[in-house]
Amino acid sequence: MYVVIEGIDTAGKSTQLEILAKKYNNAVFTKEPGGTPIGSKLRQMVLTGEANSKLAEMFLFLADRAEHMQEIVLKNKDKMVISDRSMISGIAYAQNLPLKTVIDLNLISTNNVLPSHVILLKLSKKELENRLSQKEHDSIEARGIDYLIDIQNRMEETIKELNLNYIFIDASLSIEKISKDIEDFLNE
Ligand SMILES: Nc1ncnc2c1ncn2[C@@H]1O[C@H](COP(=O)(O)OP(=O)(O)O)[C@@H](O)[C@H]1O
Ligand SMILES: Cc1cn([C@H]2C[C@H](O)[C@@H](COP(=O)(O)OP(=O)(O)O)O2)c(=O)[nH]c1=O
Repeated sequence: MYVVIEGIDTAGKSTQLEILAKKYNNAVFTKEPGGTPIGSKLRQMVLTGEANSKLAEMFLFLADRAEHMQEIVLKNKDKMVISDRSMISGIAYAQNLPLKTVIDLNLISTNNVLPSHVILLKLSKKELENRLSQKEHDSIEARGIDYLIDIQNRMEETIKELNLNYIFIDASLSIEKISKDIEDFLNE
Protein backbone atom coordinates (compact mmCIF):
# COMPACT_ATOMS: atom_id res chain seq x y z
CA MET A 1 0.00 0.00 0.00
CA TYR A 2 1.45 3.37 -1.05
CA VAL A 3 -0.49 6.11 0.70
CA VAL A 4 0.11 9.80 0.06
CA ILE A 5 -1.19 12.76 1.97
CA GLU A 6 -1.52 15.90 -0.10
CA GLY A 7 -2.59 19.47 0.32
CA ILE A 8 -1.18 22.95 0.02
CA ASP A 9 0.98 24.40 2.79
CA THR A 10 -0.89 24.55 6.16
CA ALA A 11 -3.65 22.12 5.05
CA GLY A 12 -2.89 19.93 8.07
CA LYS A 13 -0.73 17.17 6.59
CA SER A 14 1.84 17.05 9.41
CA THR A 15 -0.90 17.08 12.03
CA GLN A 16 -2.59 14.04 10.47
CA LEU A 17 0.72 12.26 9.89
CA GLU A 18 1.52 12.49 13.58
CA ILE A 19 -1.79 10.78 14.36
CA LEU A 20 -1.24 8.15 11.66
CA ALA A 21 2.23 7.40 13.05
CA LYS A 22 0.62 6.36 16.35
CA LYS A 23 -2.03 4.20 14.65
CA TYR A 24 0.19 2.51 12.07
CA ASN A 25 3.44 1.85 13.87
CA ASN A 26 4.62 -0.73 11.32
CA ALA A 27 4.27 1.66 8.40
CA VAL A 28 7.19 3.46 6.77
CA PHE A 29 6.72 7.23 7.09
CA THR A 30 8.44 9.36 4.49
CA LYS A 31 8.22 12.69 2.67
CA GLU A 32 8.86 14.57 -0.54
CA PRO A 33 11.02 16.49 -0.89
CA GLY A 34 13.65 15.15 1.47
CA GLY A 35 12.96 11.47 2.21
CA THR A 36 16.47 10.30 1.24
CA PRO A 37 20.02 11.62 1.89
CA ILE A 38 20.23 13.30 -1.54
CA GLY A 39 16.64 14.44 -1.06
CA SER A 40 17.47 16.40 2.09
CA LYS A 41 20.12 18.34 0.17
CA LEU A 42 17.66 18.99 -2.67
CA ARG A 43 14.99 20.02 -0.14
CA GLN A 44 17.35 22.57 1.38
CA MET A 45 18.07 24.00 -2.08
CA VAL A 46 14.44 24.36 -3.12
CA LEU A 47 13.09 25.71 0.16
CA THR A 48 15.73 28.42 0.43
CA GLY A 49 15.02 29.50 -3.17
CA GLU A 50 18.52 28.81 -4.53
CA ALA A 51 17.22 28.14 -8.05
CA ASN A 52 16.34 31.26 -10.04
CA SER A 53 14.92 29.19 -12.88
CA LYS A 54 11.47 27.66 -12.28
CA LEU A 55 12.48 24.81 -14.60
CA ALA A 56 15.61 24.13 -12.56
CA GLU A 57 13.47 24.07 -9.42
CA MET A 58 11.11 21.52 -10.99
CA PHE A 59 14.02 19.28 -11.99
CA LEU A 60 15.34 19.37 -8.42
CA PHE A 61 11.95 18.07 -7.22
CA LEU A 62 11.98 15.42 -9.97
CA ALA A 63 15.46 14.25 -8.95
CA ASP A 64 14.28 14.00 -5.36
CA ARG A 65 11.22 12.02 -6.52
CA ALA A 66 13.21 9.52 -8.61
CA GLU A 67 15.56 8.76 -5.72
CA HIS A 68 12.63 8.54 -3.28
CA MET A 69 10.75 6.10 -5.51
CA GLN A 70 13.73 3.79 -5.89
CA GLU A 71 15.10 3.97 -2.37
CA ILE A 72 11.98 4.27 -0.22
CA VAL A 73 8.75 3.33 -2.00
CA LEU A 74 10.00 0.38 -4.05
CA LYS A 75 12.35 -0.97 -1.39
CA ASN A 76 9.39 -1.11 1.01
CA LYS A 77 6.75 -2.32 -1.38
CA ASP A 78 5.70 -5.13 0.97
CA LYS A 79 4.97 -2.60 3.71
CA MET A 80 2.57 0.25 4.11
CA VAL A 81 4.38 3.40 2.95
CA ILE A 82 2.82 6.71 4.00
CA SER A 83 4.25 9.82 2.37
CA ASP A 84 3.91 13.52 3.11
CA ARG A 85 3.41 14.79 -0.50
CA SER A 86 4.12 13.00 -3.79
CA MET A 87 4.11 13.46 -7.56
CA ILE A 88 0.72 15.18 -7.15
CA SER A 89 2.48 18.15 -5.53
CA GLY A 90 5.17 17.84 -8.19
CA ILE A 91 2.60 18.22 -10.95
CA ALA A 92 0.47 20.86 -9.25
CA TYR A 93 3.30 23.20 -8.19
CA ALA A 94 5.00 23.13 -11.60
CA GLN A 95 2.56 25.62 -13.06
CA ASN A 96 4.79 26.93 -15.81
CA LEU A 97 4.21 23.92 -18.07
CA PRO A 98 1.02 22.30 -19.39
CA LEU A 99 -0.45 19.65 -17.10
CA LYS A 100 0.09 16.83 -19.58
CA THR A 101 3.81 17.59 -20.01
CA VAL A 102 4.39 17.72 -16.27
CA ILE A 103 2.44 14.50 -15.76
CA ASP A 104 4.69 12.76 -18.30
CA LEU A 105 7.86 14.05 -16.60
CA ASN A 106 6.59 12.91 -13.23
CA LEU A 107 5.70 9.46 -14.52
CA ILE A 108 9.28 9.15 -15.75
CA SER A 109 10.55 10.11 -12.29
CA THR A 110 8.35 7.51 -10.56
CA ASN A 111 8.87 4.76 -13.11
CA ASN A 112 5.11 4.86 -13.70
CA VAL A 113 4.38 3.85 -10.10
CA LEU A 114 1.26 5.58 -8.77
CA PRO A 115 -0.01 5.87 -5.19
CA SER A 116 -2.66 3.32 -4.21
CA HIS A 117 -4.39 5.79 -1.83
CA VAL A 118 -4.48 9.59 -2.10
CA ILE A 119 -5.72 11.82 0.73
CA LEU A 120 -6.22 15.47 -0.27
CA LEU A 121 -6.84 17.98 2.52
CA LYS A 122 -8.64 20.97 1.01
CA LEU A 123 -8.61 24.48 2.47
CA SER A 124 -10.98 27.36 1.76
CA LYS A 125 -9.32 30.66 0.83
CA LYS A 126 -10.42 32.18 4.14
CA GLU A 127 -8.99 29.35 6.24
CA LEU A 128 -5.74 29.43 4.22
CA GLU A 129 -5.38 33.18 4.92
CA ASN A 130 -5.96 32.54 8.57
CA ARG A 131 -3.39 29.74 8.81
CA LEU A 132 -0.70 31.44 6.73
CA SER A 133 -0.95 34.57 8.87
CA GLN A 134 0.18 32.45 11.81
CA LYS A 135 3.44 31.10 10.41
CA GLU A 136 6.74 32.22 8.94
CA HIS A 137 6.90 31.60 5.20
CA ASP A 138 9.45 29.69 3.16
CA SER A 139 10.15 30.95 -0.37
CA ILE A 140 7.29 28.95 -1.91
CA GLU A 141 4.63 29.92 0.64
CA ALA A 142 5.63 33.57 0.19
CA ARG A 143 4.14 33.43 -3.33
CA GLY A 144 0.72 34.13 -1.82
CA ILE A 145 -2.85 33.02 -1.24
CA ASP A 146 -4.17 33.03 -4.83
CA TYR A 147 -1.10 31.13 -5.99
CA LEU A 148 -1.74 28.40 -3.43
CA ILE A 149 -5.46 28.16 -4.20
CA ASP A 150 -4.56 27.67 -7.88
CA ILE A 151 -2.18 24.90 -6.86
CA GLN A 152 -4.91 23.25 -4.81
CA ASN A 153 -7.22 23.29 -7.86
CA ARG A 154 -4.44 21.78 -9.94
CA MET A 155 -3.98 19.03 -7.32
CA GLU A 156 -7.66 18.08 -7.68
CA GLU A 157 -7.40 18.14 -11.45
CA THR A 158 -4.26 15.97 -11.38
CA ILE A 159 -5.80 13.36 -9.07
CA LYS A 160 -8.84 13.05 -11.33
CA GLU A 161 -6.79 13.07 -14.54
CA LEU A 162 -4.63 10.19 -13.23
CA ASN A 163 -7.74 8.28 -12.16
CA LEU A 164 -6.36 7.68 -8.68
CA ASN A 165 -8.11 6.16 -5.68
CA TYR A 166 -8.73 9.26 -3.57
CA ILE A 167 -10.56 10.99 -0.76
CA PHE A 168 -10.98 14.79 -0.63
CA ILE A 169 -11.43 16.08 2.92
CA ASP A 170 -12.45 19.55 4.08
CA ALA A 171 -9.33 20.62 5.98
CA SER A 172 -11.28 22.92 8.28
CA LEU A 173 -13.11 20.02 9.93
CA SER A 174 -11.87 19.07 13.39
CA ILE A 175 -8.57 17.22 13.62
CA GLU A 176 -10.40 14.20 15.08
CA LYS A 177 -13.04 14.06 12.32
CA ILE A 178 -10.37 14.29 9.60
CA SER A 179 -8.37 11.51 11.19
CA LYS A 180 -11.47 9.29 11.41
CA ASP A 181 -12.26 9.91 7.71
CA ILE A 182 -8.68 8.99 6.80
CA GLU A 183 -8.80 5.81 8.85
CA ASP A 184 -12.09 4.76 7.24
CA PHE A 185 -10.65 5.39 3.78
CA LEU A 186 -7.55 3.30 4.52
CA ASN A 187 -9.66 0.46 5.91
CA GLU A 188 -12.08 0.34 2.97
N1 LIG B 1 -8.20 20.37 11.41
C1 LIG B 1 -7.56 21.47 11.85
N2 LIG B 1 -8.25 22.51 12.36
C2 LIG B 1 -7.62 23.64 12.75
N3 LIG B 1 -6.28 23.84 12.71
C3 LIG B 1 -5.53 22.84 12.20
C4 LIG B 1 -6.13 21.60 11.76
N4 LIG B 1 -5.13 20.78 11.32
C5 LIG B 1 -3.97 21.47 11.49
N5 LIG B 1 -4.20 22.69 12.03
C6 LIG B 1 -3.22 23.75 12.32
O1 LIG B 1 -2.85 24.36 11.08
C7 LIG B 1 -1.46 24.62 11.00
C8 LIG B 1 -0.84 23.89 9.82
O2 LIG B 1 -0.92 22.47 10.04
P1 LIG B 1 0.19 21.44 9.55
O3 LIG B 1 -0.24 20.10 10.01
O4 LIG B 1 1.55 21.92 9.94
O5 LIG B 1 0.02 21.61 7.97
P2 LIG B 1 0.94 21.15 6.75
O6 LIG B 1 1.82 20.03 7.23
O7 LIG B 1 -0.05 20.70 5.71
O8 LIG B 1 1.70 22.37 6.29
C9 LIG B 1 -0.89 24.20 12.36
O9 LIG B 1 -0.84 25.35 13.18
C10 LIG B 1 -1.90 23.20 12.88
O10 LIG B 1 -1.95 23.16 14.28
C1 LIG C 1 6.96 17.76 -3.58
C2 LIG C 1 6.92 19.17 -4.07
C3 LIG C 1 6.76 20.22 -3.21
N1 LIG C 1 6.75 21.48 -3.65
C4 LIG C 1 6.63 22.60 -2.70
C5 LIG C 1 5.45 22.56 -1.80
C6 LIG C 1 5.94 23.20 -0.53
O1 LIG C 1 5.79 24.62 -0.63
C7 LIG C 1 7.41 22.85 -0.51
C8 LIG C 1 7.71 21.62 0.35
O2 LIG C 1 7.48 21.94 1.58
P1 LIG C 1 6.90 21.01 2.72
O3 LIG C 1 7.74 19.81 2.87
O4 LIG C 1 5.47 20.87 2.59
O5 LIG C 1 7.27 22.07 3.77
P2 LIG C 1 6.84 22.39 5.23
O6 LIG C 1 7.88 21.72 6.01
O7 LIG C 1 6.91 23.89 5.18
O8 LIG C 1 5.43 21.87 5.41
O9 LIG C 1 7.77 22.52 -1.83
C9 LIG C 1 6.91 21.77 -5.01
O10 LIG C 1 6.91 22.96 -5.41
N2 LIG C 1 7.07 20.76 -5.89
C10 LIG C 1 7.10 19.46 -5.48
O11 LIG C 1 7.29 18.54 -6.31
